[in-house]
Formats: sequence, C-alpha cells, structure tokens
Amino acid sequence: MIPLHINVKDKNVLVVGGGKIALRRLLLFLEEGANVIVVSPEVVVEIKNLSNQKKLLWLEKEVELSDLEHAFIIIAATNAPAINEWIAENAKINQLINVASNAEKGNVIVPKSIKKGRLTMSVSTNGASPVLAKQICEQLSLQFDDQFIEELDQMYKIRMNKKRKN
Ligand SMILES: C[C@@]1(CC(=O)O)c2cc3[nH]c(cc4nc(cc5[nH]c(cc(n2)[C@H]1CCC(=O)O)[C@@](C)(CC(=O)O)[C@@H]5CCC(=O)O)C(CC(=O)O)=C4CCC(=O)O)c(CCC(=O)O)c3CC(=O)O
Ligand SMILES: NC(=O)C1=CN([C@@H]2O[C@H](COP(=O)(O)OP(=O)(O)OC[C@H]3O[C@@H](n4cnc5c(N)ncnc54)[C@H](O)[C@@H]3O)[C@@H](O)[C@H]2O)C=CC1
Repeated sequence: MIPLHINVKDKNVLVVGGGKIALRRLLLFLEEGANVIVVSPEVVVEIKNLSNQKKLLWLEKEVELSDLEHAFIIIAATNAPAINEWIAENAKINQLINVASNAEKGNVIVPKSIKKGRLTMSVSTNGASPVLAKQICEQLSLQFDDQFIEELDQMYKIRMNKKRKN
C-alpha cells in the first residue's frame, strides 16, 4: 500500500452501515466536502441528525448492488463481515473500497491522521494495531506547536508568491 492524500471535495462517497465506525469514517469525508450517502436500515442518532440537517443523504434500507454504482469511494462498515466482503467483491476495479472488518478485502485503509493547519500527519500499522497507530500519530503531532504551524503558513504564502512570478 502507498499513502496518498485524496481530494474528496464533491466526490460521491458511499457509506454502508450506520454504526459508530460508519460515523467516524463519514465525519472525515464531510469535513472535506464530499457528497456522503449512507445506506443502512438503522443509524446512530448523530447520522440521523446529519441527515435531518441535509448534510448527508440517508437511504433507510439494506445495501443493494445498484447503490455501489456511482461511488468514487465505498466504505463497507456494516457489522456483517460477509456483507462487507460482498460489497468489496462487487465494487468495480477502479473504485476505492475500504472494508472496516477486514482491510485486506479492500484496496484502501484509513490511517490515523491529525491535521494542524497545512500539516497533515498520518500513521498506519497496516492493520497490525490501530490503537498503536493512534498513539504514534498523537505523539508525533506533539512535536509541532502553533508557532510552527503559523510559520508553515508563511512558508506557503512565500512559495505561492514565488511560483506566481515564475
Ligand atoms: C485496517 C483498519 C481498516 C480501516 O481502514 O478501517 C482497521 C481495522 C480494524 N480495527 C479494529 C479495531 C479497532 N480499531 C480501533 C481504532 C481505529 N482504527 C483505525 C484504523 C483502522 N482500523 C485501519 C488500520 C489502521 C492501521 O493500519 O494502523 C483508526 C486508526 C482510524 C479510524 O478508524 O478512524 C482508529 C483510531 C481511533 C481514533 O482515532 O479514535 C479501535 C479502538 C477504538 O475504536 O477506539 C479498535 C478496537 C480495539 C482493537 O481491536 O484493536 C478491527 C477489529 C474489529 C473487530 O474486532 O470486529 C479491525 C478489523 C481488522 O483488523 O481486520
Ligand atoms: N476499522 C475500525 O476502526 C474498526 C472496525 N470495526 C469493524 O467495523 C464494523 C462496524 O462496526 P460498528 O460500527 O461498531 O457496528 P454497529 O453494529 O454499531 O453498526 C452496524 C451497522 O450496519 C448496519 N447494517 C447491517 N446490515 C446491513 C446491510 N445489509 N446493509 C446496510 N447496512 C447494514 C446496521 O444497521 C448498523 O447501522 C464491524 O464489522 C467491526 O468489525 C470495529 C471497530 C473498529
């Protein structure tokens, strides 16, 4: 696996399942301006609220083949591993698919990530220990204080100015 930072703004993201893992995943995508569709017969109250606020579309049903069609990224996060794997098997070869119950069945994994201004840190243990990935990422992020983040922003502005002149 190689790490990539993907721009998901205005991209269709299908989240199958409506539990706490689905919620954790979809919040990441909503923050980045993706169009999130949740397919699940039941959802946690936070997802219900987001649906009422029109921040996402909730389809109150079990997943069907046709739901997968227009998704750029699919998150298979039901509590039935067989359903999650069925989703992965039926995704098209060029779709990105995350299987929450078994990373190896999908083609993307969600690392632990922390954003501070323009700095993004992300850590994956390739499924060995998600808890350790979280700890390592949090420790890493302590090395960068607010002043560093402001300096980074200045660097960005200077760099953009230079690029414009070239
Ligand atoms: C492969 C991956 C797939 C993916 O991309 O989804 C995956 C898979 C699995 N996680 C499982 C369990 C837990 N995962 C967490 C927590 C997190 N898991 C995250 C990522 C990933 N988890 C991806 C790999 C990351 C890497 O490579 O290091 C974090 C970092 C990011 C995020 O989830 O946002 C997030 C940090 C939390 C935060 O920030 O709060 C906790 C603790 C908690 O929830 O607090 C537990 C319970 C304790 C335990 O079991 O260790 C199980 C077993 C499920 C079962 O038993 O049914 C599987 C399935 C399997 O291993 O096959
Ligand atoms: N990647 C990670 O960080 C972690 C992954 N997991 C895995 O994530 C999965 C989900 O965990 P939770 O959110 O805690 O489960 P949960 O039990 O809280 O939620 C499961 C959701 O799936 C929905 N669902 C069930 N069958 C469905 C179907 N046929 N179509 C559509 N939706 C369906 C249910 O309505 C429910 O909303 C589990 O498989 C678990 O193994 C669990 C912990 C951490």
